[in-house]
Amino acid sequence: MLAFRFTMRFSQPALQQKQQHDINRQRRRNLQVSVVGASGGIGQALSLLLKMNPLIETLVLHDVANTKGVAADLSHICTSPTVKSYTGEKELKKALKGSDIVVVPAGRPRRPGMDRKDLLESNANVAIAVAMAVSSVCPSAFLAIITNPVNTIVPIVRDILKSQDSYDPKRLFGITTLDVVRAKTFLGQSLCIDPQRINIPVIGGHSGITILPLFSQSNPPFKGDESEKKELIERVQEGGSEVVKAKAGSGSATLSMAFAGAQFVGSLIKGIKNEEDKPIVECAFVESNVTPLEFFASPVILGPSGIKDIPCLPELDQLESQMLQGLLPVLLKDIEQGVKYANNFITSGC
Ligand SMILES: NC(=O)c1ccc[n+]([C@@H]2O[C@H](COP(=O)([O-])OP(=O)(O)OC[C@H]3O[C@@H](n4cnc5c(N)ncnc54)[C@H](O)[C@@H]3O)[C@@H](O)[C@H]2O)c1
Ligand SMILES: O=C(O)C[C@H](O)C(=O)O
Repeated sequence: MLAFRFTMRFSQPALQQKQQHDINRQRRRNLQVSVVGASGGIGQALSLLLKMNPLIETLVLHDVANTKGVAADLSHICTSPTVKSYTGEKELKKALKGSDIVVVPAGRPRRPGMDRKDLLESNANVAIAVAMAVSSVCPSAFLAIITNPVNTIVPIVRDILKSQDSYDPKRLFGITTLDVVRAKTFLGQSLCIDPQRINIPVIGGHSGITILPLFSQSNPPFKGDESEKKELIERVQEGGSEVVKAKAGSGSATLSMAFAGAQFVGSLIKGIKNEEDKPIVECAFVESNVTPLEFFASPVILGPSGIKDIPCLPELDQLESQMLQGLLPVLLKDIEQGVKYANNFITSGC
C-alpha cells in the first residue's frame, strides 16, 4: 500500500567532498557538543548524561540563566569531557562556535490543558535565534531540535537555515527518540521482557495522532490482539500528556527526554566516528521522501555526514495503514504552519 520511495538527492562536487572529508577527520578527533537550554529540566539532565559520554571532548552549556552554576557543578564530575558555559543571547554565537553537534532543549514546556501547538509563539523565536547562530558560526554542525512543537519548529529551522544558505538536509533533526523509548517501555511491560531488548520504529511526527508506533514491526513481535495494540498505540501517542498531567503544572517530561536525547546524540556521535560494525539507526523527524510530506519521522541511517540513508517505510498492517492515512493531513498542517511562520519572519526582515 505504501509505495513511496526514498532517493538520496544530495550529490556533492569534488571540492565540497574534500571539505567534508576534512570536517569528518577533524570530528573524529575532538568532538564538541553544545546544549542550548542547558539549565532547564531537560537541559540539566541531558548535560549530565552527555558529561558521561567519553567520545565528547568539549561539552558547551548555553542558557539565558543559571548556566554558570550548572557548568561548575558538572565540571566536578570525574569524566573526560571538558565543560564550558555561556549565558544570554549575546553569548550564543560564542557558545556554538566550533560545535559538531548542537542540541536544543530550550523553550517553554506544556502545562495541563495545553497542546504542543500552543508553544509555537513562545518557542519559535528561540529556535530561530539558534538557527541564525548556527548558520553564522558552525554551519556544518548537526542540529538536533527537542523544542516543541517539533512538527512545526523543524520546518521553521529548515527555512531559516535555507535563508542563510546553510541548510543541509542531512544535518537537521527533530528528536523523536522519546516516542521510541516509550514504545519500547510499554511493549516491554506487555511482553514482560527487558525493554532494552526491543526494537520498534515510531514514524510520523511528534504530537498526538501524528505519532505512530509500528507494533507490526517490533522485534520481538507484539503478541496481543487488535484492541490491546490500539491501547498501546494510544498510550505512546498520549505519553507526553500522561507526564504533563502527573506533573500537574510543573512542566512536561524532562528525565525520560534527557535519556532519549542522550541516546540520540550518542548515535549521532557514533555516526560521526564511523567505527561501528553495524549501521547506526535512529528514528528522527527529518526532511525525507518516504511519504508525500516534506518532513516525516522514520528510521534513518546515520554516518559521518549525518543522514546516510532513509529507508522506505516497511509494509504496514491494516490498522497502521489507516492511522498513517489519518495522520498525514494533520502533520501536513503542522509543517505548513512552520513554512508560513518562517516565510513571514524572513519577509518581514525580523
Ligand atoms: N522532542 C521531545 O520529545 C520533547 C520532550 C520533552 C520536552 N520537549 C520540549 O523541550 C522544551 C524544554 O522543556 P523543559 O522541560 O526542559 O523546559 P524548562 O523550562 O525546564 O527549560 C527550558 C530552558 O530553556 C531556556 N531558554 C529559554 N529561552 C532560551 C534562549 N533563547 N536561549 C537559551 N536558553 C533558553 C530556559 O532558560 C530554560 O532553562 C519544551 O519546549 C518542551 O516542550 C520536547
Ligand atoms: O508532551 C510534551 O509536551 C513534552 C514532550 O513532547 C513529550 O512527548 O513528553
